[in-house]
Amino acid sequence: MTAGARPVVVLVGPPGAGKSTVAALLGEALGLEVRDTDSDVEAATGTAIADLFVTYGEDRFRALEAEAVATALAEHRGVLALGGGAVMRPATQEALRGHTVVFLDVGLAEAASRVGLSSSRPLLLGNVRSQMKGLLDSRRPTYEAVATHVVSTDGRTPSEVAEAVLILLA
Ligand SMILES: Nc1ncnc2c1ncn2[C@@H]1O[C@H](COP(=O)(O)OP(=O)(O)O)[C@@H](O)[C@H]1O
Ligand SMILES: O=C(O)C1=C[C@@H](OP(=O)(O)O)[C@@H](O)[C@H](O)C1
Ligand SMILES: [Mg+2]
Repeated sequence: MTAGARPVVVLVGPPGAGKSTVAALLGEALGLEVRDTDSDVEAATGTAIADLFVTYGEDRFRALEAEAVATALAEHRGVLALGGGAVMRPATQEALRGHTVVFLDVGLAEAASRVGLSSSRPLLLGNVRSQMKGLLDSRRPTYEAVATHVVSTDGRTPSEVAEAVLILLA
C-alpha cells in the first residue's frame, strides 16, 4: 500500500447505473487503473457473485464486500466502482467520507431495462422492475448522502456519462 493513496473517484449507485462500464471508460480516459469491488470479491473467493449469494448467503457477501471496499479505498489510486449495495453498510458510509464520490443516478425504467433478465444480480431475480423499484426507493437517500456529486445517466450513453464525470473532476 502507498501512503496517502486514494481513488481519484469512487462511483456509487444502483445496479444498472453503469458504474462498472463508466469506470472502465474513465480509467481509459485518465490512463489510470480501474477497480471494481465485485471483481475484487470474486477474485478473493474464486466464486461468481451470484454463486456467493447462493452458497454463503447475502450477509457473508456483504462482509467480503465491505472488506474489499475498505482495502480499495485505502490503497487504490485509480478509478473505483462499488457494487450497488455496498454503501448501505454504515462502516462503508464512514469510510467514504473525504473521498470524491459520484452517484450515477438512473430512473427505474432505464435501470430495469439495462439489467434486463441478467441472472448475475441475485437481488433482482423474479420481477426485475418491482425489485428494482424497492431497491431504488430504499437506497436513494443513502446514495445522495454519501455522494459529493450526482450525475444523471438517463438518456445518456456511457461515454456521455464518463464525459460528465471528467468535467466534474477537472
Ligand atoms: N448510460 C448507459 N446507457 C445504456 N446502457 C448502459 C449505460 N450504462 C451502462 N449500460 C449497460 O447497462 C448494463 C449494466 O451496466 P454496468 O456498468 O454493469 O452497471 P452497474 O455496474 O452500475 O450495475 C450493461 O449492459 C451496460 O452496457
Ligand atoms: O445492488 C446490489 O446489492 C448488488 C449490486 C451488484 O453490483 P452492481 O451494482 O455493479 O450491479 C452486486 O454487487 C450484487 O449483485 C449486489
Ligand atoms: Mg457493477
